[in-house]
Amino acid sequence: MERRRSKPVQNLPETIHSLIGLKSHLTSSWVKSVSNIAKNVSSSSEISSTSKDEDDSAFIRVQSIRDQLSTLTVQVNDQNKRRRQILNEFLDLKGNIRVFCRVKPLDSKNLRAPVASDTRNVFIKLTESKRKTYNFDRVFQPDSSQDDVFLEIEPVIKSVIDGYNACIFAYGQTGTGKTFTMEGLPESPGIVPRAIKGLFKQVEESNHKFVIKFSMLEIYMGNLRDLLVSQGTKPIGPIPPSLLIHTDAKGEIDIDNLVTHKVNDFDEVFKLYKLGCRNRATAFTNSNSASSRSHCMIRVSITCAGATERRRERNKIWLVDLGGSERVLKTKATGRRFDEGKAINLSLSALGDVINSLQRKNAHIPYRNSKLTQVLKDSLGKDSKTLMLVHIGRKEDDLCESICSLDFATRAKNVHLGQEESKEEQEKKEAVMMNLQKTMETIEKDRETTLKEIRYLNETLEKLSGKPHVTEEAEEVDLIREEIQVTPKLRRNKSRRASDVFCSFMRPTASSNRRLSGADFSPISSGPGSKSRRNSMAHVRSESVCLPMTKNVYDSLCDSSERSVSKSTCAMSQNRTDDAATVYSQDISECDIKLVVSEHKTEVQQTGQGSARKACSKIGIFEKNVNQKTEFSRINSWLRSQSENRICVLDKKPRRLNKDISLGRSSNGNKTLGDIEESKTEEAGIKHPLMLKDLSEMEYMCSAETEDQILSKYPNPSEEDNASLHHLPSFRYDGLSQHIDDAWFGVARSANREEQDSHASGLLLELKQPLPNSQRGLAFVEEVVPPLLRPQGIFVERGRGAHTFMQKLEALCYRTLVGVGLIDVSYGSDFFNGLTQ
Ligand SMILES: Nc1ncnc2c1ncn2[C@@H]1O[C@H](COP(=O)(O)OP(=O)(O)OP(=O)(O)O)[C@@H](O)[C@H]1O
Repeated sequence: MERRRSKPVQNLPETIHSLIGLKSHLTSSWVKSVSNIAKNVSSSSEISSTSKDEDDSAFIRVQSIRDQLSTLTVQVNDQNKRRRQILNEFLDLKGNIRVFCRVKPLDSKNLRAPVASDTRNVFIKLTESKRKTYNFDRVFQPDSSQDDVFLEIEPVIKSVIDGYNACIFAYGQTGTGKTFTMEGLPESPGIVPRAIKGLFKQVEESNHKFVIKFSMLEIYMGNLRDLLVSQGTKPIGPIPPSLLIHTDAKGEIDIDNLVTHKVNDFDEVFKLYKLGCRNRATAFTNSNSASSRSHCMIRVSITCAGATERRRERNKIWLVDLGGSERVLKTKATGRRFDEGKAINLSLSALGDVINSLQRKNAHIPYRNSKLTQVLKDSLGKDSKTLMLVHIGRKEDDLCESICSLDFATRAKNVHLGQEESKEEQEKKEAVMMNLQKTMETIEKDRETTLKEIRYLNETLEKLSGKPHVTEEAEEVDLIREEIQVTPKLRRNKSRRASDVFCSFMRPTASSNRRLSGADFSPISSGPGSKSRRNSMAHVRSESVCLPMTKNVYDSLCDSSERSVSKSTCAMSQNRTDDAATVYSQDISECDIKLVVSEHKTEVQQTGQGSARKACSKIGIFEKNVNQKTEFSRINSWLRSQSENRICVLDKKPRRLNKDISLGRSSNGNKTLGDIEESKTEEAGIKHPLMLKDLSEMEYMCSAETEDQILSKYPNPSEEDNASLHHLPSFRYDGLSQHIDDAWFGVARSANREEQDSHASGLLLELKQPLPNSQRGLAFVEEVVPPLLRPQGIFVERGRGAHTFMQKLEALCYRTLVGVGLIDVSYGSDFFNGLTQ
């Protein structure tokens, strides 16, 4: 349009000038040309003025839409504010801590039911003549649907969008339907899915931008566990027993290192929720075949910048499925079940105390009495909205538990009981609430219309100007979005999802995950992933390469000492420490056999301490002259193809090897795997024929100190460690690990020689399946473990006296075989062939 208008006008003087230059040749054609030009000029100025008008009107329209949008935004913000105020008034009248009761339907209609209810009361028939009545904000009778329940919850969800903290929890005896209410079934979803869907719906409808984040944890036996991180993927350094709770400067409660995922829609939350549920502790009890043995807590955090009508910029809602309260005497629980029940009851009692103190407006609220109340501190009472759903059964058998639960709930709404309102007062209050509700409905309708208008204007504006109307507030939210770093754990969890379907001993360890992801040799990762907890604990990790190998090659290696091979252990077991069967599908520690390719014996020796240093020096023998570079990437791919065939089983207790042995230089900050990797481009596969000198040196080193002497210098673990070590059922072989779990570096020195030997037993390699106990020592000797690292097997099978002799004999045999060229221990041997092909 611009070109059409300006071109003829620009050419006009030029054209006239040229025509004037031709005045000597004035002809009729000249006149014609001039008149044509004049015509052109007039028509182009017409076009120009029309398009200018069009432009101007479009500009004015855009401007007016923008003005309208600004006015509507102010209007909708005002409506939001009014809605928030009215909703808050409404909830205040209802009570910021409200207690509902849900009565579970009877399994069979023939059963006698001493429990009856109406919409506000629960009646308990104690004897033929004695009844007790409990009064609640609302009672959901046995035939109440999930919809009925959610209808009462919805205002709380709205107030969460308004910036209030909230907490909804399900309380009650085991098997009374807490999980049913919170989670529901696919055909009748419970509070959690509905609340989250509701939140996203509200967010969609809002004129503001929200950032929603999801976390899930459980409080099991007083410990906070992150449910979005399977324990198996956690760093296998010193795992903190419980996540730590802290209060920030604003008095808000946060949990250190709790995984928090930004979620964009319900599907994302659902996936995370399922993942969390898989990691939850449940068990068979007398009352419920899949009883929750912990408090399961979901936190949905909401951030919305620039929404002045909201109570606060960041707020959260906790959705809590409490562990089942039960009389441990009735459940006849023993051992772990008993402890779990005790822990649940203690924290529930602390929760009751806190709610009671809040209701009474006491000066001191005993938050610190349990982890549960510490976590919920800023979401209970006061400015927050709290909903407690007490669950009871109707069975006569459960009467005692039902009364306990009802008493607990009554205590939570103590103030209401203490200041019972008259009927008149109640009616007045209800009338006010009704009015408020009507006003709220009108405001919501107006708000909806305003929002529709805003949406329409935004679309028109986008069509006219090609870009949507961006408010300052939206820009602010975008900044927040950028600020929020989604932890890389989601990716890790996602990548693990397929494997999570396996039982835990079949699942890959952290190290094998890394191997599969091809990140084995990237100790310093760039990008957001590098900030994960795993990386932050690099100082306790072993940077190592595991070289699985056949018996002969391994022995050759050890004896030839031409390659750097060191060994370390760390432990991983399935957490099946329960005397009954708590299905706790989390690995708590890790066991690997590692053969660490490192470069300098001397540095390894420096890292060790005391006896460990001696052990290192022995291992260091093997590390001599390993400056030659190996094709690590080939090792890696070779490992991938091989590792599936090997399972390592730790026989009762792992031998304690100082972590520095395997850490090599990484823990000291000397040489790390990264250094090794740097050198990988250098020549690979150099042949290093075995030197008889080395063999004799090795023999000397091996015989200089007996295994007994070495073992005696390893620190003994605590009794607790011993106990936990006994629980290790099996260990898997991963081929590669970068972690060492300090907890698993213990070997008990029992007074009983036989026990000591078997306890000190090191690592037993099996193919596919664990060997029977009777064969373990044998397998230890025969399969893969070098002489230095397999003492107990020899002790068991051949007796201690024979050990040194056997070692010497083996060394001598190798020396002879190598001398006559029958054994090739160089890179040409089958193992290294596998790597360098
Ligand atoms: N209102 C209800 N309507 C229909 N079925 C119900 C209802 N409440 C509970 N159930 C059923 O009862 C069984 C036990 O319920 P649920 O597992 O929810 O109990 P719970 O209180 O969470 O137990 P626990 O504390 O041991 O985890 C489930 O099969 C559930 O479907």
